[in-house]
Amino acid sequence: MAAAAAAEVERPRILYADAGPEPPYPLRMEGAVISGFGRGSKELGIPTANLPVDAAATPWIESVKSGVYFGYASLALPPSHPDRQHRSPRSHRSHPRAAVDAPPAPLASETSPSFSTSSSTAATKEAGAGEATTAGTTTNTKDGGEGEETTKLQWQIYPMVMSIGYNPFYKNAVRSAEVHVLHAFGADFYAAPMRLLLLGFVREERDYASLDALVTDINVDCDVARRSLARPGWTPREGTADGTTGEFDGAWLVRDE
Ligand SMILES: Cc1cc2nc3c(=O)[nH]c(=O)nc-3n(C[C@H](O)[C@H](O)[C@H](O)COP(=O)(O)O)c2cc1C
Ligand SMILES: Nc1ncnc2c1ncn2[C@@H]1O[C@H](COP(=O)(O)OP(=O)(O)O)[C@@H](O)[C@H]1O
Repeated sequence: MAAAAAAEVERPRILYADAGPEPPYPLRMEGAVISGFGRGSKELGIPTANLPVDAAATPWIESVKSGVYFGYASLALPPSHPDRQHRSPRSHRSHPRAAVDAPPAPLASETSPSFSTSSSTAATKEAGAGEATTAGTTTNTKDGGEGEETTKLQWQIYPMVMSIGYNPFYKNAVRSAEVHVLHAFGADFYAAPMRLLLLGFVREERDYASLDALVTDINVDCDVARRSLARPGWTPREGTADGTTGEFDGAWLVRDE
């Protein structure tokens, strides 16, 4: 067991060339966050936000191999969420490149009129009466001053690592897509609209002799994702929630719609 654990932590920590993602990546997926299997992964320090595995919405998911992937998650958190960033709508027109000391990320979306996507509709349905009309949206005037009010999604980009598959350790009968966002959130975000850009494959899913071995391997996956995504060619121009910007085109993550 000790030898197996040591072998796991010796895995390469940076994957792919520095230049950026290579075909067939990026792969896109979006939807509203749903509940998983309720195994208490939070207690393990590895909560995973699930999206439905739906071939109609995500045609590539049926043929993609099961395993661990890394990339970015974009979340439209409700205004009440503690990690929702609040900024002036006028303050985020430019996207400085590779500015290590840049201020927190710009607002991603300014003009989306409402929950118009299927994922947003699902989010609204799941959010319950109190949250339904506000989850992931904010109200602002069009020019940041007085005038007509609009409701919009505000997207925040985070690095992520995810599993697509049957979780052989648990022998699931159903294929799941589970995202561990590389950020310490102050609250859950069930029902929030989430977009995923998968940028690379990390490893195949495995069975393990113990829960500890599974957790050790997932922590290595997190390290691999963090380090691989930290390069400028892998960091979105649009900026991550911690304010880092790079050269990768992440426009889809924050587009209006
Ligand atoms: C990055 C990552 C890698 C994972 N790798 C495996 C794996 O190799 N084998 C496995 O059985 N489950 C793997 N899982 C899935 C976990 O077992 C799963 O998150 C756990 O069953 C909790 O599920 P729940 O949050 O839906 O309850 C992985 C999860 C993540 C986030
Ligand atoms: N860093 C994070 N990454 C993913 N989900 C998180 C994170 N922090 C909090 N969460 C919340 O935790 C939920 C998942 O919790 P978890 O214990 O894995 O239960 P389940 O998989 O049964 O829904 C997510 O849907 C999300 O709302």
